[in-house]
Amino acid sequence: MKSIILGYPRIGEKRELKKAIETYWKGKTSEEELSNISKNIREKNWLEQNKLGADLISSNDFSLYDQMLDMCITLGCIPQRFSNLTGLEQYFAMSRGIQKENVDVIAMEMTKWFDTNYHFLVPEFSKDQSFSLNAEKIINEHKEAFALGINTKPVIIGPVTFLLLGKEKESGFNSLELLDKILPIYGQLIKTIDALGAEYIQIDEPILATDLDMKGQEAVKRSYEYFGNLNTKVKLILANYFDCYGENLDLTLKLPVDVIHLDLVRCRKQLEDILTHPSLNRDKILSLGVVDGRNIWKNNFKTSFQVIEQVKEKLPPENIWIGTSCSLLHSPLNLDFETELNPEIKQWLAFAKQKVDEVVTLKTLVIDKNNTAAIEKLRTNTVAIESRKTSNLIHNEIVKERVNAITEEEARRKNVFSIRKEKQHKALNLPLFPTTTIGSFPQTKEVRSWRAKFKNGSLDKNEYNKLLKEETEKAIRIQEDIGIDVLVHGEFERNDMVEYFGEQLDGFVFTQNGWVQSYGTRCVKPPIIYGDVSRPKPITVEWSAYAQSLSNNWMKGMLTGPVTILQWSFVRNDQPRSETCTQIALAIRDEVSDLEKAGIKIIQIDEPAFREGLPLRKENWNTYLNWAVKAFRISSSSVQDETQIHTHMCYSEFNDIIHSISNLDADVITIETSRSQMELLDAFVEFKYPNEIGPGVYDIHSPRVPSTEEMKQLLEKAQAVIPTDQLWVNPDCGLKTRNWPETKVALENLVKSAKHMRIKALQEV
Ligand SMILES: Nc1nc2c(c(=O)[nH]1)N[C@@H](CNc1ccc(C(=O)N[C@@H](CCC(=O)N[C@@H](CCC(=O)N[C@@H](CCC(=O)O)C(=O)O)C(=O)O)C(=O)O)cc1)CN2
Ligand code: MET
Ligand SMILES: [Zn+2]
Repeated sequence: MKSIILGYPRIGEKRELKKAIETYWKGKTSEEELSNISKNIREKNWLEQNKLGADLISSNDFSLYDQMLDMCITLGCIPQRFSNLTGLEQYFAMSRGIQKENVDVIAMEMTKWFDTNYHFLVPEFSKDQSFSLNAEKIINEHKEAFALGINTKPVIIGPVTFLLLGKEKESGFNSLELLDKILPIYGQLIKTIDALGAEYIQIDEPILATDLDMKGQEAVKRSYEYFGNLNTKVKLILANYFDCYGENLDLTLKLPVDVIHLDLVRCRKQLEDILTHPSLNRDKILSLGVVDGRNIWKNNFKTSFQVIEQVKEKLPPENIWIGTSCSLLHSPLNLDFETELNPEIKQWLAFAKQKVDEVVTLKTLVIDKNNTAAIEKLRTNTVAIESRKTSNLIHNEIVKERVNAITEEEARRKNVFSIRKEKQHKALNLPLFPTTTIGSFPQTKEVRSWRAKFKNGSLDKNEYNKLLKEETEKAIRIQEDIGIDVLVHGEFERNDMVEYFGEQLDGFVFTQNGWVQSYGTRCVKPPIIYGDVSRPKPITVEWSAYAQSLSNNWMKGMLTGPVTILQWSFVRNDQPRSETCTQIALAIRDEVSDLEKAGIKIIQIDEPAFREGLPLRKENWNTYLNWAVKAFRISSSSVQDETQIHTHMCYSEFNDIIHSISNLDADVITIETSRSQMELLDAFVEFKYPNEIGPGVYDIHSPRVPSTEEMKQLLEKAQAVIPTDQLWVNPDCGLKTRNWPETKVALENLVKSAKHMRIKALQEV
C-alpha cells in the first residue's frame, strides 16, 4: 500500500513565488535570483511531503506560470508569433503578451481549468502543426529531487486532455487529428523519464471526467496503447479527477496502465461501478483519492476506512493506494499559519500540509492498526468530526425559514425586459454605445499598504477610510475627464470581490494566509462558509452612495453575485450547495434593495463564476442551472423597472448555456470577448439574445495598451451581428491588476472608439 499526493501548491508558504516573479518582471531581479527562489520552493515542498511520510511525491507540479503552458513548451507547441523570442522572455510573453520597442505580441488565451478558479493558458493548434520535445524542465526537477534522496513521479498532462483543451486556430480540422504527431513526442518524453530512473509517471487526463465522444474515446485508447508498447520500465499512473470516469470507465479499465486514480470525493459512487466491473483486473492498482484537494474540511477518517475496506474485499492490499482526490494546487498551504481562526472552526480544517498528513495517517492506520501516533490522530479526527456535526455555530433557524418561504414572485422582475428597457432609457438617458468599466480600478501598492496597515492596527479606521475616499474621488475624476458615461467607484475598499463580502456576512470565516493560485502570480484567499449565511448590516451602500454624491454621472453599484460567492469560497459540505447559494442570494437581495433605496440607479451583480460552476457532465447541468439561475434572480429582482441590473461574466463560453444566461434576465451583461476576438459573442447572436450586452474590447489581463483602431474594429465586428441599441462599450473585466498610466491611455482609446461608433451610427440614420 502506498500514499500518493497528486501535486502540491507551488506559490510558496508566504507567496514567495508571486513576489519573486513580480519583482523579476519589474526588472529588479535577475533570472538567476528567480531561479534560486523557485528551486527553494520546490525543495521545501518535496522535503515537507517526504518528512510527513508520503510515498509518491510529484515533480513538475511546479510552474512559473501554468502547467499547460509548461506542457506547450515541453511539446514544442509554441505559436508562431512568439518564435522570435526565447527563454523566459518567450515564456512570459506567451502568458502575458509583450509590448516593447519593435515587439508587440498578444498573449495566449486563458481559460478556467475545469470547474476550478484556476486558469490555464490555452494551447493553440494549426493544421500543419509540428511538435518537438523539450524535456529540460522535467529532467531538471526530477534530478533536483533525486539529489535530495526523493525519486519523484513526474506529472504531465496527457495527450487527449492537452489536445482537447487546446484551440484550433484555423477552421477545417480538429485538434485530435494531431494525435499521430504528438504521440511520438510523448513517447520520447516517457522514455526520457524512464531513463532518469523514475519509477512512476503520473499522466493527468481530467478530460475523462467529461462526456467524450467516440473520437475522444478512441484517442484515449490509441494513446495509452501506444504508451503500453514503448517497452519502458517506468509505470504509468492515469489520473482523472473532479468527477467520475462515467461512460469512459470501461475503456479506462482496459488501458495498459499500472495505476488508475479515482476522485472519490467528487464521485463516490464510481467505486461500486469499478469494483463490480467485469474489466477490472486484479493486477491493476487503484489509487483512492479520498482526501479532498478542493476543499478545506478535515477528512472523515471513518468514512475513508469504509471506502478502503470495500476495496480490500476485491483487491490485494499492495494494489490499493491512498491519496488526495486531485492536486493540492487548489488548496491553501498550511493551517498552522492561521493564528486568528476561531479554534472551534479551526479544528475542522485541513490545508495542503495537513492533507498530506491525513493521507499518510490513513495509510498507516490501514497497514498498522497498533501505531500509537496514528491512533492518537484518529482520536482527534473523530472528536473534530463530531464537534462539527453538533456545533451550534452552524445553524440559524431564521435563515432556514426565509429560504423555505421564497415565492416565485420574489425570483421575477416586475415587468419583462422590453418594458423595463423603455423606462430605463428614459430614466438614464445614455448615448448609443454607452461606455463603462467593470468595477475595479488599479489596486496600487499604496492602496494595499493602507489596508495592510489598517489590518495590523498602525492606521486607524478614520484615516484608512479617508485615504480610500480620496482614492475613490481621484478615480471618479479620472473617469469624468476621460468621458466615461457610467462610472464606478473603483472598489478600493475591497481586498477581493468575494473575500470582501465574505468578511461582512455571517456564516463565513476568512484566513490570514490561505492563498490559492488563480492564474500566474495572482492568488485569492477564498473565504470559508461554515454555517448558515445572513447579512447583519448593509455592506456596500455607504461607499456607493458616497461615490454617487461626487458625480453627476450615474454610478454603478457593485456587488458580487451569489453563485460567484459560493463558487469562490470553500463551501460547507454538510448541506447541498444549492441551499447555501440561496442563503447568499437573500443576503445580496437585501443589499440590492438597500442600494436602490440609497438612490443608486444602476446595480451590477457580478457572476464571473456562473459558467465555472457548471458540472463537468451534461447530465447534471439542468439541476445546477435551475438553482443557479434562480439564485441570481432572487438576488436581482426586488428592484423597480427603472433600476438597471447589470451582470458581468469573464472567461466563459456561452454557447451551451445561453438559454440560462438569458433566463438571468439581467438588463445588461458585460462579458470578456477581446482575447477571443469577439468569438464569444456568437452564442448571443445565434440565440438572438434580447437584452443589452457589453462585449469586452480591452484585454485587461495584459499590460498591453490596445489602440483606438483595434477596439473600433472589435466594436464593428460586434455591431455587424448585434443591433446597435443593444451594445455597450467596456473592458473585458475589472482593472485592479493594471496600473494607472496604462489604464488611462487604454480607457481614453476606448472612449474614442465608442465616440467614433456613435458618430458613424448617427450618420447612417
Ligand atoms: N476570488 C477571485 N477569483 C477570481 C477573480 C477575483 O477577482 N477574485 N478574478 C478572476 C481572475 N483571478 C484573479 C485572482 C486574483 C487577483 C488578484 O489581484 N489577487 C491579488 C490579491 C488580492 C488580495 O487579496 N489583496 C489583499 C492582500 C494584498 C497583499 O498582498 N498584501 C500584502 C501587503 C501589502 C503591503 O504591505 O503593501 C501582503 O499580504 O503581503 C488586499 O488588497 O488587501 C494578488 O494576487 O496580488 C486578480 C484576478 C477569476 N477569479
Ligand atoms: N467588479 C469586479 C471587478 O471589476 C468584477 C471582476 S470579475 C472577475 O474587479
Ligand atoms: Zn471579470
